[in-house]
Amino acid sequence: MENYIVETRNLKKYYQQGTNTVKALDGVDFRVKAEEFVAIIGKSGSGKSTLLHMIGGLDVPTSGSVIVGGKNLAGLTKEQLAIFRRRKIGFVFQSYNLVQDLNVYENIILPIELDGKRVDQEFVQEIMELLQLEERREALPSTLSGGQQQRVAIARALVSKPTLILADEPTGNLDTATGHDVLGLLKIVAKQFRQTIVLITHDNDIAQMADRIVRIEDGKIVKGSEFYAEE
Ligand SMILES: Nc1ncnc2c1ncn2[C@@H]1O[C@H](COP(=O)(O)OP(=O)(O)OP(=O)(O)O)[C@@H](O)[C@H]1O
Repeated sequence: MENYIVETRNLKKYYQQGTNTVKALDGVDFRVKAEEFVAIIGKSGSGKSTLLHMIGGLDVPTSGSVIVGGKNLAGLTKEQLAIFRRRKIGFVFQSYNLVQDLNVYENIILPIELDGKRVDQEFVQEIMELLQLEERREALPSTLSGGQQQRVAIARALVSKPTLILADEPTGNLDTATGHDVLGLLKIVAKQFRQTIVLITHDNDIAQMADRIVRIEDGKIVKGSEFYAEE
């Protein structure tokens, strides 16, 4: 049987808005193989962020299951879920969410320090070099360009050596050329460390950088899910 790093089964997420039920996800069977780079595309409000949040254990489904790295997230307590997120998932969002009074290096190692773990200096060095941040090691976020700030956010997401990187519009605040550069670097780093990427984008060119594109419409996958249908 194929080993999937992510597997959702008949995943549903409904939101109640007054008397209206919003079906943000309406029966999603989504599978991602280890080391794959999958782009999720679709119109605003189609359910992309909701799907990513379910996979990352940031929110709970109405029904159906989410299995990440062989673990059914429904079986985890709140504390176990927090540890799962911290150790297994690297989140990258559109906003960089850097701590303004910490420098580049300090921002990158922050998750390790918060987890009370020893910093693998050699690994941090390697990530910083790959993401071309070495020269800005001591710089504060406010002195960096958008692309540099997002590269710091990516380095921070990678520092705990997550198996899965979940990125929600990571290039949304960047100009096209910078967005491509940043994504190109993310792709190289993920290959190097054998990580899996699930990325949401509105940008078709960015989506083309992925191994596979999945389109979501009205809470359902309409293209891409058939990819593994025969397995
Ligand atoms: N907390 C919530 N409460 C109520 N409705 C919500 C909530 N979160 C999302 N929704 C609704 O669920 C649907 C899917 O939202 P979602 O954010 O997943 O879409 P999206 O494809 O990521 O959109 P965008 O590209 O604009 O970020 C939308 O109709 C949205 O209004």
